[in-house]
Amino acid sequence: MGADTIAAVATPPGVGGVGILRLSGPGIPEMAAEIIGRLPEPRHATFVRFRAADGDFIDEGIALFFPAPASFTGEHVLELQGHGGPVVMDLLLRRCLELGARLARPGEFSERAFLNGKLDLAQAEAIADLIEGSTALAVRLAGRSLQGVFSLRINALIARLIEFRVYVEATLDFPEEEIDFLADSTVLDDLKALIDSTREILVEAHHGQVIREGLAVVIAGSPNVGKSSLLNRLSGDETAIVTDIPGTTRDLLKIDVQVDGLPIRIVDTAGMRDSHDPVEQEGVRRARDAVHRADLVLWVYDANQGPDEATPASFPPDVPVTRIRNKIDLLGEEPRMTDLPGGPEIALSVRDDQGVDLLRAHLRERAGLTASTEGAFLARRRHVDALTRGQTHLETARANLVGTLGPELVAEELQLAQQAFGEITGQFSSDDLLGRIFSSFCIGK
Ligand SMILES: Nc1nc2c(c(=O)[nH]1)N(C=O)[C@@H](CNc1ccc(C(=O)N[C@@H](CCC(=O)O)C(=O)O)cc1)CN2
Ligand SMILES: Nc1nc2c(ncn2[C@@H]2O[C@H](COP(=O)(O)OP(=O)(O)OP(=O)(O)O)[C@@H](O)[C@H]2O)c(=O)[nH]1
Ligand SMILES: [Mg+2]
Repeated sequence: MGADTIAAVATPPGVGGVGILRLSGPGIPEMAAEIIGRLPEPRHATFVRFRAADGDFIDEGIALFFPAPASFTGEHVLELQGHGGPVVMDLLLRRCLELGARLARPGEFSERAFLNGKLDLAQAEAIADLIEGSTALAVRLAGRSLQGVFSLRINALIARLIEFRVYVEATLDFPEEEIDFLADSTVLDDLKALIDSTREILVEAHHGQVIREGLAVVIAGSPNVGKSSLLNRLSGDETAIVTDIPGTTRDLLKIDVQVDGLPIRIVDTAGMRDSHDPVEQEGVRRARDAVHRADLVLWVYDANQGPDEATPASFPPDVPVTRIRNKIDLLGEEPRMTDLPGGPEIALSVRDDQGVDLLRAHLRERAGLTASTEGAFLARRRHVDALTRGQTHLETARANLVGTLGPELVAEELQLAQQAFGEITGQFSSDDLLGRIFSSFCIGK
């Protein structure tokens, strides 16, 4: 890293008013001397001519030089801002390659910024999320992450964890004081507080992930209860086939909708029942599979028939279930939302569009959107996974602390927890992980 100078067109491909070619690396002063005739004054937009090897005019434009280390990447950065034609940009790029620059890999500018300590990993990811954000809310929260809101929370958590580890490790070094350590109730309190803080960040990170990726909502239930009708109602389109024949839907039907800026991926599934038809059996198998991957299951039942509690009881315990009491028009009931022991229930009529607004509000709430988004940040599944792993290690540490296993195992779990949290900001990261993250960025970023 750092030895070679990389180049890429930073503006999108195609025709535009202005196109920017960006370079980063130590070869910039020599390259600038060749193309522009001199190195522009640092951080001053300078009007210049870009010239070919034989002195021919390629384009005129603005040159911008950021000397190392005060640049985006921490290395020398030079921008050649020319006219945004694909051929012009290509000529400029070729000129740089001719002078020894190398074509940048996707995300390589950001990767260098990370490796030079200009950004941590979560911030670098936030840049990509800012660029690719599909809603105004996602972009706003990506901006918060870019400014370090999420990283600060993680770093504060790690700092507390380190403090706690120092204490635990000290008792390892002075085993004769072990008894005191275990008897010390503030140790347990400290660890519990740490676990609570992790849980809080985890909940917020999960909200951030939902805003980035959308809430995965799976509509499930017995045949003919109105699942496909509900999908059509939420999408405002006749996407799914609706008939009064039970067993109409067999494939999973996935559509993306937005509810007040919240992206939601809705999956309609085959009605769950025992069947001898192999096609229907496969449909039911896929429906169960989808339920396992859901952020929220809408368990639909026919108000006329009452709920069949056995099926939702067989769902994974960590998947939240909201019961939908559909077809209340047949009983003349009013739409309402109730909190039942098994989870919330919404009574509605898809056919008459009564109470569907209650469901929309409920979806927003599940995504954390009714809470103020003040202080919220965007996050990725990777972050949520790391927090969950760290949380598990802290829980195991606590179990060992309460048990009789002694501080060695506690210390080890704490170290693993720290490692998991550190993966978020890139304090601990493998080349493999970095490669995966940065290669998904666009070229020139
Ligand atoms: N023309 C242009 N616009 C752009 C970028 C760019 O590279 N070029 N960016 C590229 O993503 C973004 C801006 N990001 C940047 C981040 C840091 C620095 C920079 O020079 N940092 C120095 C100095 C900081 C300061 O003066 O406060 C540093 O961190 O030391 C520049 C751009 C969006 N707009
Ligand atoms: N009265 C009344 N009928 C409804 C309502 N919602 C759906 N239906 C009817 O119920 C029948 C079944 O609807 P679907 O949406 O196909 O039901 P499903 O749950 O997708 O059925 P499968 O795909 O077979 O599992 C259709 O005749 C719908 O018109 C409602 O709110 N009230
Ligand atoms: Mg259906």
